[in-house]
Formats: sequence, structure tokens, C-alpha cells
Amino acid sequence: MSAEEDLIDYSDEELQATEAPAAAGATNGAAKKGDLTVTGGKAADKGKGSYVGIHSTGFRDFLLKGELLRAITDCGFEHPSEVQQKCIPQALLSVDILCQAKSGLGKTAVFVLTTLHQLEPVPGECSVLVMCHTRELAYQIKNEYARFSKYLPDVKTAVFYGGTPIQKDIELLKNKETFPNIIVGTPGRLNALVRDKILSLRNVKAFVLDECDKMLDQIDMRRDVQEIFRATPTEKQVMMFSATLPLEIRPICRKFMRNPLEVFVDDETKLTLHGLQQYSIRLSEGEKNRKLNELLDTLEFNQVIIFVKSTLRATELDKLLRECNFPSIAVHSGISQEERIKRYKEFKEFNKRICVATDVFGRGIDIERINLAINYDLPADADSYLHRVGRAGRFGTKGLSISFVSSEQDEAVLKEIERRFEAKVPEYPEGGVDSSTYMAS
Ligand SMILES: Nc1ncnc2c1ncn2[C@@H]1O[C@H](COP(=O)(O)OP(=O)(O)OP(=O)(O)O)[C@@H](O)[C@H]1O
Repeated sequence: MSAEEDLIDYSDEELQATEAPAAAGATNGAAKKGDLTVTGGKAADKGKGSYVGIHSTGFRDFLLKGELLRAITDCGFEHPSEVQQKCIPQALLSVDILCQAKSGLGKTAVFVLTTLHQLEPVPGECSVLVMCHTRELAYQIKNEYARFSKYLPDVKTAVFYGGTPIQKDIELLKNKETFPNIIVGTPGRLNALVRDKILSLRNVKAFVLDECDKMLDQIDMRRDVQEIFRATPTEKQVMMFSATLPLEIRPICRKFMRNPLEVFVDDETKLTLHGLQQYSIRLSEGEKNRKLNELLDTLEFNQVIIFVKSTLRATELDKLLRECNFPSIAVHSGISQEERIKRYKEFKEFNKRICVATDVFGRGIDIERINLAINYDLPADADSYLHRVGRAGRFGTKGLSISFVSSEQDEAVLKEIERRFEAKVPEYPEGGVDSSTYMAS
């Protein structure tokens, strides 16, 4: 779409979701394979209709640059996941992509690999812009670019987010030697850099939003995203990703795109992670600490993430756990950004085994060893639950989630989770759970 078109004022009419979920796409020349419904794009498997197994394609079949294939091998990726099979070929043709696929199945690699493949780095020009909703996720995505571009020495990547001195960003952008070809960041800081004319986006060829529903759902963030979008050329590839893409957000996403390939999980029950066992525990607020202690004492786990609803509760729970000699760390927005990243790294590098976090870690964060997710406070909606528990059981591995249910509101959220995802979240068994059922052997 043209940059001049108004992206800010969405009329109510436009916001109403008019699409019929699965069937509309499926009859319209779309291919339906496995869990994903695919429509649009340049040649979206039209009319084939056969099921293509996960392992039928290899990364080699995508004809990626040799340097990328080497890095993929180094990362230990053997076969592309279903979402990678669906999206990578089209994304390599510069087709716009709107993609929903369940947690932990490799959406990041879709845009990282395809933007790296298409990139011809020109010193002093930013060609790829990736935005996401939290600073830690931006940091993580930047590292994914580093992993996959290790054999592409001319490619420079940088990450920009708030809570850090802007002067450092300015220095980096003023120097042609350090100016990045790929920028990952959060919208507030990026918009400040664009507005102050420190960062020019006129050479951007790929514009990516990760966790796009979250980014376009919050009005402040959406406004920043729109302003940044307007600073990029009309001609570019736009890609958006999330495990959740509510119907009412889809038309908003489409406003940024031209004839995108659309990949949706039309049947919400298919968002359930099958390697993940999910349980609930009914208890009063006052019983939560004792129960948590007991679980941490008795359960085997590699790493655990414990979600709470406020920064204050994160600080207090973390303190309490450390007083009880648990190797805990807290990550939330109430600490300095430098410290936040330091703690993220400490946890990711396995120096700490327990992380108490608010929703800043609720989406996108990929820490391979997390195989237990505890909702000390249940989130306010089913989508957030799905993202949170998806932190355990990455890339189809096993995991366990336990949610404390202590109020009528929690009961209602739990019901909604069970209804929408057809996931049974039974009461945690009195005798506990056999660790071999959720620990990798
Ligand atoms: N083809 C592959 N083979 C093996 N591992 C893979 C493959 N693709 C991705 N992974 C790994 O799977 C993990 C999850 O990937 P990623 O974080 O991209 O998931 P996601 O779809 O973005 O999930 P979420 O919705 O939770 O953000 C990462 O550790 C990634 O390195």
C-alpha cells in the first residue's frame, strides 16, 4: 500500500472482522495441508490439496545462499517445520506474508533466513527493519540474525530499544562503518530515531513485525509502527507473524500489505502444543507461596519460568524464593534495561534455573531448557495463556505447565482456555506427575 494512505484512522467498519474463518480461504484456490490454511501469495500451492509431510522438504530445496545453508547446519536444523515449508518459498519471492503458526515452531527463522537471503548489503543503508514488542525479544532476534549471518561477514545488524542511552545509537548510526544493514528494535526508540532524522529508512526493502497482533492492538505502539512504516518506501516486502491472530486484527495487518500469502491456524484447537502437559491447581491467594515452594521442591525441571501479574509481585516472589535458597532471578519492567538484558542472558545461559517474570517474557522468548511454566497468577485472557505456556516445550519438545486458579475471574479465563483450544487443563494430580512424561529423555 502507498505510504500516503492513511493508516491511523480506522473506521469501525474496517475493524469489523468480516471473514469467515477456515472455509472461505479453502474454497478460494487455497491449499490446506496439515494444521495450516494457506491463501494468497504468488503460487500458494493452488489446487494441489495433498498433504505434504513435515520432512518432505529440506532446507536445501529452498535454494538458499550457501553461507546460509552452512549456518543452518551449524544450528542443527535438519528439516524445516511446516510453517517454514509454507512461508519460506514465497517469502524468498518477496511476497508479503501474514502468518499465524503455533508457538515455538520456528516463525523467526522464516523472516531471518529469507531477509538474509535477499539482502545485498550496501554500506550505510538499512535494508531490513524488524520490530517486536519487547526489548528482550528484539535482543533475541538480533542474536538470531547473528547466528544465521555468521558466514556473511559484510552483513551488519544492530538492535535499538528504549531504556538505554540514545546517544550510543546515534553514534552507531552516524558512522558508515557501523551503520547496520539490518535493524531490529522496539517501535518507541526506532520512531524517535526516525523522527529526529538520525535514522533514514528510505532504502528499506523488508519490513517485519513479530508478535504483530500485540504490536497493532495497543494504540500507542500501533501509532509508532505506522509512523515508522510511513518513513519506508512504498515498494517493499512486508511480513507479519504471531501465534495468535484475532480476526479483528487481520484487516489491520492487511492494511500494511499487498496480496499477502496468508497462513492461519483456522482451527484454534490446533494451537495446542501436544508435547506440553497442562494442569491447574485451585487454591486461595494465601496458599500460593507454600504451593509453589512445594512444587519447586518436588518437581524435576531443567529451567522454570514463573509468571506473575505485576512488577511488584515479581520482585517480592523472587526475593522470597532466594530466601528459600532457590536459584531465582526476576525479569520485569521495573528494573533498568541494562540489568534486564543481563538477567535475560544469565537465565538463557543456564546460570539461573528459575525466572520470575511479568508478561515481558510472555511472548516470543525462546529458551530451550525451559520445560516448566507456572502461572502463579493466571493471565487475564486466553491468548496470553497460550503464549506464556508456549515458553515450555519449544520446537515440539516436551514440557509441563501448571496454573494457579484462585478467583472467579481465573475460573472464567480457564474455561475460555479449555473451550477455545479444546485443551484439557485438569487439576494437578495429588501424587504429582511422572517426570519422564515432561522431561526430555
Ligand atoms: N527447522 C528447525 N529445526 C530445528 N529447530 C528449529 C527449526 N526452526 C526453528 N527451530 C528452533 O525452534 C525454537 C523456536 O523457534 P522460534 O522462537 O522461531 O518459534 P516461534 O514460532 O517464533 O515461537 P513463538 O510464537 O513462541 O515466538 C528456536 O530455538 C529455534 O532455533
